[in-house]
Amino acid sequence: MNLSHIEHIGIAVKSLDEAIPFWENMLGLKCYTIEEVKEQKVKTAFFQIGQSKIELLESTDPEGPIGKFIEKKGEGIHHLAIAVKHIQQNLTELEINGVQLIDKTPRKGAEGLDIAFIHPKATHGVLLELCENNNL
Ligand SMILES: C[C@H](C(=O)O)C(=O)SCCNC(=O)CCNC(=O)[C@H](O)C(C)(C)COP(=O)(O)OP(=O)(O)OC[C@H]1O[C@@H](n2cnc3c(N)ncnc32)[C@H](O)[C@@H]1OP(=O)(O)O
Ligand SMILES: [Co+2]
Repeated sequence: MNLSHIEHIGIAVKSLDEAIPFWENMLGLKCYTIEEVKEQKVKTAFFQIGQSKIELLESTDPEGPIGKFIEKKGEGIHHLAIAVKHIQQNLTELEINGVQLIDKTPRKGAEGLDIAFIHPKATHGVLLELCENNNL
């Protein structure tokens, strides 16, 4: 596995409009992009913080993963994303080692990154997202 750094922390929020002011006005961060990712039924807002990012996620569909998460657990940390090189190699290695994958092949995530999720059951309770960044 070639993990590079924490790409972002995904935080589920009911409303980006309500959550963004806290991160900007109280913490002094700057939301540099808002992007809808239709396949994931989310609208995302990103803030750079050092080498990592904060990703706020608002559901665009009650049946989507974020809608379901908030319904069950409320707002809060949803996933941890790690930047990797050669995402498919990493997924194949994990699968060979019997790790339960949500995505056996990557999907398109925000900012044009190839992403794949590892099931929380395999990670002792953390939804893990791999994000490919071959510029590492
Ligand atoms: C685009 C952007 C990007 O970065 O590019 C994104 O991040 S998109 C981010 C949004 N997209 C995603 O999250 C896609 C991947 N997520 C999924 O496929 C699904 O949400 C899932 C498989 C994690 C959970 O599916 P589900 O809601 O139908 O299943 P359940 O609700 O029954 O949950 C099954 C078990 O996983 C646990 N569980 C569910 N969600 C989480 C979570 N976020 N973190 C930790 N544990 C979790 C539940 O507590 C339950 O445990 P127990 O059985 O013990 O109660
Ligand atoms: Co994410």
